[in-house]
Amino acid sequence: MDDYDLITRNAEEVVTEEEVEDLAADPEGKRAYVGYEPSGVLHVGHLLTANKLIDLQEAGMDVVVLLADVHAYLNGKGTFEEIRETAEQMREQFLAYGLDAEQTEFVYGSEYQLDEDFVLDVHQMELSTSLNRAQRAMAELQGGDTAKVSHLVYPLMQALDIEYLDVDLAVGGLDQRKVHMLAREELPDLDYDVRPALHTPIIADLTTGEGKMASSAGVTISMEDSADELEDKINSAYCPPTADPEPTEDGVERENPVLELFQYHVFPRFDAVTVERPDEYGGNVTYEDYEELAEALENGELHPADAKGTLAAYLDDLIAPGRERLDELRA
Ligand SMILES: N[C@@H](Cc1ccc(O)cc1)C(=O)O
Repeated sequence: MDDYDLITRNAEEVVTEEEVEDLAADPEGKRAYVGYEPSGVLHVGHLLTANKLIDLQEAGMDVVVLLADVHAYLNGKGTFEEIRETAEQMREQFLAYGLDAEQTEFVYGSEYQLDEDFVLDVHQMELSTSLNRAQRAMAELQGGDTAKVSHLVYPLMQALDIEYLDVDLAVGGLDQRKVHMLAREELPDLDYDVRPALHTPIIADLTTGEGKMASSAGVTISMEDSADELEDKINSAYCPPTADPEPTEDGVERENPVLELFQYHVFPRFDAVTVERPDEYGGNVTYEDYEELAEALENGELHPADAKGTLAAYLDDLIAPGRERLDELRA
């Protein structure tokens, strides 16, 4: 795989391809970042962007993880002290999950976002950004309650992070795209450069295949799950024998979340996936890549129940080090 393919694999959107091609021509030492509102325990959404960061490290890039304590505060996630405590736990889980300690810089937002130059830049951006524009940028990130003034400041600060962290690439889930678009529009007004962005997909709801797997509602997978819990959750997942399920009767799009988890979580981290089956059910079988596995499910060679059992076991492998670290921290 060449560097461009590695940098962009599994990305749902690349903004712009040309800019990322330039970056991929010489990725060594270039900086990429993801920001996270500290929330204690990592879940599947964090791990998906972390997988992308691991790809970028493999391509030679340096990675900045922003522990966005001020953003979490603006989004009503608790007192500043509470937020900072959960941020420390997150750092530990990311390292246990497989981010390279040498190539990862963890930065708290509060280390620079309260400095005069940053605050004045925020205010300058407030002057040039309409209320409507800021609100649209925030719409997908905020819980749906009435927007507060803090929710309008939030995306402006996120846009400025790209400049202040001096990164060459912004990474986030697809829900960050509006903020990244705002950054592309607004940063030049402050004489700052536009930087490219990569957006990872959002996994569908585990039990229905509809909408998004959310950390707040429905079933999610997190660093806290025991092997048994993982097995239960995956066993009850929606998994028709196709990568492209029919929409519901009401016309709601559906995905196959079991296949999505194989594609975005398992295959990026393992060279191959082995399904263990008794001989009477066809014996063990190894898939070298996601497409091979998806095809086997589609044509009936792989039963959804076997796919699920295998998925749960691989996810458990991925989660176990972070789960142990959490246990140690809490002991
Ligand atoms: N908006 C991100 C968090 C974030 C904050 C600041 C940033 O610079 C980047 C990301 C989220 O929804 O979790």
